Amino acid sequence: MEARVSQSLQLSSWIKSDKVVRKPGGCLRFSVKWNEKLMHRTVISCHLQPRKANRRVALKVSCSSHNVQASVLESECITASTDEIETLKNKSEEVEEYLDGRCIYLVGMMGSGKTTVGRILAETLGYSFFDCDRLIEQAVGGTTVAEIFKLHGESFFRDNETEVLHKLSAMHRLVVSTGGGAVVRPINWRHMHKGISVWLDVPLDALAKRITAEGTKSRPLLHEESGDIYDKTLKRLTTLMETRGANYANASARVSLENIAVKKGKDVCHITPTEITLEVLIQIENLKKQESVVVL
Ligand SMILES: Nc1ncnc2c1ncn2[C@@H]1O[C@H](COP(=O)(O)OP(=O)(O)OP(=O)(O)O)[C@@H](O)[C@H]1O
Ligand SMILES: O=C(O)C1=C[C@@H](O)[C@@H](O)[C@H](O)C1
Repeated sequence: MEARVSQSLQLSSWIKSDKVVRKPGGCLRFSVKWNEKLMHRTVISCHLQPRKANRRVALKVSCSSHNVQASVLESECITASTDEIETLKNKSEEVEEYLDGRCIYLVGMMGSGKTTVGRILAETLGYSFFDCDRLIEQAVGGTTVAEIFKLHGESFFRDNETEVLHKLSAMHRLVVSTGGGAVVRPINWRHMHKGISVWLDVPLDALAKRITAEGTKSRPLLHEESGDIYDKTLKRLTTLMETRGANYANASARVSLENIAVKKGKDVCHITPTEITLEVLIQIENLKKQESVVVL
């Protein structure tokens, strides 16, 4: 069974060409040609729609595709001020040369915002966005992560996760949202270190609040717990963090929400995805500075 599902991971031949078109009015559209045999094609459009009255814009990141199960279709709308968008764009230009097309892997605990931040980051850099969990679900025939754990077990899921990361690591100009446990296997780091990895470090109580608000059903490592959902989630996250903290610290850079909160004089729970995305770019810029000091 494992071999059969692994064979269905045709990721190496996914992207035959990658065309990015910047449209007037801030609309960014790029098309990715998939494996020709599977006749898959994905078109991702990112719209910056100005709302002049309150100087906020809807940063709409939507994905659509043909012949792909509905479960992999996603769309999200995030608002940011025009100043924030400008700052993001400027910072992304400053790190563009340093990045040199390398992929960015976002790592962090479940619910840490890898998908939310990843989409904004990809749009800002003109990169494509991929979510590992969604790719695994797609490869295993459109079933959910929770179902994969239930039907095949965690190690089967982990093998497919490694396979997905291996294939993605051969590509360029991607922002990848990794699964919360991808950091545990050393082989996954060999793949991720081909690009730049960024750890989104979110205090566990803030994570537990987010996850409790969303529900834990889709998260197989959490939903076996019963009782008060916030307390149980926090307890489970604490145990996971004890075993994984050192693994997350393998990332090339760390974005600490506690540090952003101190810098902004805000509560951790009020730091926006746009602010976190900017901090990701700042931390990448710091890597560039550190490397230039070493060269001197
Ligand atoms: N800065 C933020 N402030 C508040 N809520 C947030 C923030 N970023 C993300 N969220 C919310 O937290 C939840 C988890 O976010 P997201 O799916 O991006 O995390 P993730 O790291 O990709 O999770 P997983 O690894 O489980 O897929 C979502 O409901 C999202 O809307
Ligand atoms: O933290 C984890 O181990 C996981 C996180 C999710 O992203 C999924 O990859 C899966 O539920 C396992």
